Amino acid sequence: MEKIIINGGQTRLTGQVEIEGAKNAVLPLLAATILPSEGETVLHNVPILSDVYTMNKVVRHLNIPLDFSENQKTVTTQAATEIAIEAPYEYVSKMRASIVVLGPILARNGHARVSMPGGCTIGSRPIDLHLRGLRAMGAEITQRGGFIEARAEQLHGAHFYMDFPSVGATQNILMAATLAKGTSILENVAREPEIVDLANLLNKMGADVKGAGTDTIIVKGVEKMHGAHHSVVQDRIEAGTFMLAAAMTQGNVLILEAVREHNRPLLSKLSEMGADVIQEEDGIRIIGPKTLKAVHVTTLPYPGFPTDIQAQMTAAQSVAMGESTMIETVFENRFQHLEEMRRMGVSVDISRNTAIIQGANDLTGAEVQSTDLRASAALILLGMVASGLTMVDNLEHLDRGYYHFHEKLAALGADIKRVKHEEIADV
Ligand SMILES: CC(=O)N[C@H]1[C@@H](OP(=O)(O)OP(=O)(O)OC[C@H]2O[C@@H](n3ccc(=O)[nH]c3=O)[C@H](O)[C@@H]2O)O[C@H](CO)[C@@H](O)[C@@H]1O
Ligand SMILES: C=C(OP(=O)(O)O)C(=O)O
Repeated sequence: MEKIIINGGQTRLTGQVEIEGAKNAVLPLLAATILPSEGETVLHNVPILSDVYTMNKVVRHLNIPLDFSENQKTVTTQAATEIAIEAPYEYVSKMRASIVVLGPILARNGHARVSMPGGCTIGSRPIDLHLRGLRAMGAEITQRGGFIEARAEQLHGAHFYMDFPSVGATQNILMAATLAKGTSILENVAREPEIVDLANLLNKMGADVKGAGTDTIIVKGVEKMHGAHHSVVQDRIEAGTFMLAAAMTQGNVLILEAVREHNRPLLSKLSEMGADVIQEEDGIRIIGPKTLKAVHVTTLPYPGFPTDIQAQMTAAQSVAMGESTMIETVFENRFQHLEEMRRMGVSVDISRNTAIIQGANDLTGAEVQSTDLRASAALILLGMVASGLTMVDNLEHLDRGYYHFHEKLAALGADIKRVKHEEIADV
């Protein structure tokens, strides 16, 4: 067991930082490797994250040979003629995103058995939209013994309107539609860059997908798909986390190859808070002001403000002068980090999905627990500004989505280290 220890209060981040491939893109891309019936698929720019190892296990469990070269940051899979039908509880319970194998297994095999993912700390996270989309394509779905069992001799194209633009449901239904007979028209779908990345890989594999990135995707089913090469899109959430870190610490950091289009709402809020946002040839530079200004933020599906940057933004709001608000509209239980931040002196009133934060400049370090992935990053950001020592526990959450987070912050000038619990007395 390890903790991250930050000696905060004086941190001023400077330099440049490289961003990994996106966790939320690579997981569905790995699920897409189930679809080809011939050839090799090579994914480049794969982030080294615990979630990637879990998804690799799911893919291997389906009898698809998979090699992860951490040095090269590539995953290579060989199309299998016969794949297994089951994604077991052991893996799906660890990582909700593994539910996106349901559509591809069903499309390839006509039969899939996937453990139900259950809820998680940020909300209940049902999968009704995934199942409704697959049913619209002719799947018969039953739920028994903690498993979802789906059958369809041959999926057919469907016209499906999604009540809410769910990211995972869009990915599941889109992948199933690639091998369905006929055309599918999917309306009110998610528009995230990770959806576009998935559609790009599917088209390289021989699928016929149009409209990804808009609210309507049209898929003409094809008979079979083949392997392809693809580089994972940059992680806009990791990029956004470093942008906020720079803004909060009066820093001057170049976020290499950051894509303005993918982070428009965050960049707009950073400007409103008084940070300089400068587009340079090789990335986006963020220069933090002496004092951040308070802002009002509401999370929304893309292209709105991402819920995955909500926690990190509340860390910035906690040190911004004046009263800020955060309204979380995507997940019903995503404010647990604020309870931990109170331990560092943050003044916040929470009522249902709204947090009202009074910014302060006298926060102090404390021992805190990360309650989920983005909470862990948010607590570390706040720890760099709060004076004294902050110790962040439960790092398994951080490792799901950030590669070498503390090393990258240390290289930018943060006084931060990761230590084993038994070494803490020596710090
Ligand atoms: C691996 C991955 O890419 N994870 C991201 C993905 O999660 P995920 O794909 O799980 O998120 P969704 O877009 O599906 O969920 C958004 C909202 O829709 C609800 N919902 C979803 C599906 C469904 O069938 N029924 C239903 O009601 C959820 O409970 C939630 O309130 O998008 C989220 C929203 O941007 C991000 O926070 C996650 O980081
Ligand atoms: C909530 C997140 O991920 P997941 O959907 O994998 O839990 C996230 O990336 O912030």
